[in-house]
Amino acid sequence: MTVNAEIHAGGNTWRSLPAAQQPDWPDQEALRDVIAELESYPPLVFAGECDQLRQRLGAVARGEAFLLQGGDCAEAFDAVGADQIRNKLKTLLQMGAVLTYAGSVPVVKVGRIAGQYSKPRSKPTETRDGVTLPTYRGDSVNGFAFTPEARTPDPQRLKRMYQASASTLNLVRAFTTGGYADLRQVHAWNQDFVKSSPSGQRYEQLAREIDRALNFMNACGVDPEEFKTVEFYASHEALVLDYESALTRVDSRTGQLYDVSGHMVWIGERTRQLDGAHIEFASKIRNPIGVKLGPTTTPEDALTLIERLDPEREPGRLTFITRMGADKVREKLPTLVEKVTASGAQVAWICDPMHGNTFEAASGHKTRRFDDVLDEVKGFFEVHKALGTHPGGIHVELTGDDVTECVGGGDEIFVDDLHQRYETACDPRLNRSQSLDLAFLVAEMYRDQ
Ligand SMILES: O=C[C@H](O)[C@H](O)COP(=O)(O)O
Ligand SMILES: C=C(OP(=O)(O)O)C(=O)O
Repeated sequence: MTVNAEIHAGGNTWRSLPAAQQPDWPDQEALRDVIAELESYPPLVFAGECDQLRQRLGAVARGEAFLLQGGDCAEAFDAVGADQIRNKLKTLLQMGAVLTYAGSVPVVKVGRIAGQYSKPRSKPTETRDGVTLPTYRGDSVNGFAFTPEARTPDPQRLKRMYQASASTLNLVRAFTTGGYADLRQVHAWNQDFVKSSPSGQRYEQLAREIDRALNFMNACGVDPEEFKTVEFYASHEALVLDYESALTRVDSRTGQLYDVSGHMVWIGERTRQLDGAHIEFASKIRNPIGVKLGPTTTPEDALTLIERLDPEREPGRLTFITRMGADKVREKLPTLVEKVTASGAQVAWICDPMHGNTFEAASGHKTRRFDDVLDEVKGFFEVHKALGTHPGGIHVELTGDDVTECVGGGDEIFVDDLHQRYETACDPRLNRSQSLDLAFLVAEMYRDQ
């Protein structure tokens, strides 16, 4: 990778276009200094890894694999600890094992991790007891505490985002390649609170079956290297464009631009304007790109996005992450899938059953019902079954911790429980046991498909 003027010619074309949801940085000179420093930092990922993920997502688009994308709504700087990272990874590994074994499908594992520090918000300000301050936009921008000091956007935080991403990615790489993710550890991933939950017990049964299969293979003299490590990728929303473009580099192998802040980046529902800066930025980089599609998306929008982001119609380049809401998915999704399929494009279709199903409980907590999450996934599978297309995966907000943020699930969380461990800085996440519940149910849907 090289840093040179060419990068900023190619990677900065977004600057002349309207960019939604950008922080109101009070000190532009400080921002420029930070950008210059970020531009000198080493890449967090290697362009070849992004290419490999694009190939894996190509298999998803062709109907040969399933994408599991999940992690925090918003990562936090003070949660970059071994336990939190391991718990999140453990959850994704357990879900991956369930989907691979019970769904009999190769699973591409991608975390919302090591870069998910920026949040688009519905309102620019928040008012409490007559005091109005800028809204919290993620740790990359401002602090969560409701004080003028914390809420003032500070560009120095972008450097902390880089450092937090680097530490997280380092540990994720160590866990996934250093023995922890070895398939012989399937039981070890279940050794804590989740073990006693209904989904934990179901998982234990599945882990025993995997063990038996491994012992059988071992007895036959087969001990594949592939079982000892896990291919795991990092993704986040490419929201704060000053950060993303400062981490965009020319790949010395190919001369093409890659955003080396993560393997895959996605553009959110609030920033996917066809003539906006985010789509322009994404069109210039070679990473696999996701775009969130909410219920107002028209088939024309989807086709224009394909034209802009995947003009070569390359399977794996573009992933549509649909987030319609359980009540709308059966009505809104079919036309989109139909028209896109008819155009000849081979995108990967992924279901985000979280963002269309948020509501405020009487206690004031933002929450989601597990049953709505499940119903949106069901609707997603029904639509693809009816059209003969491939339900390519799920995109979920989850944590490895025992939180009480979403209601329902086998180890049921009630509305009255929400206050007990409500720890998210933004949107409610599935806890570990709810995540496992979902994986088992999705595996069943996949098998039935
Ligand atoms: O995660 C998604 C968005 O950032 C979030 O839903 C916005 O939440 P808000 O409506 O509280 O701003
Ligand atoms: C903001 C998000 O989602 P959406 O863009 O779909 O609202 C998100 O996934 O964090």
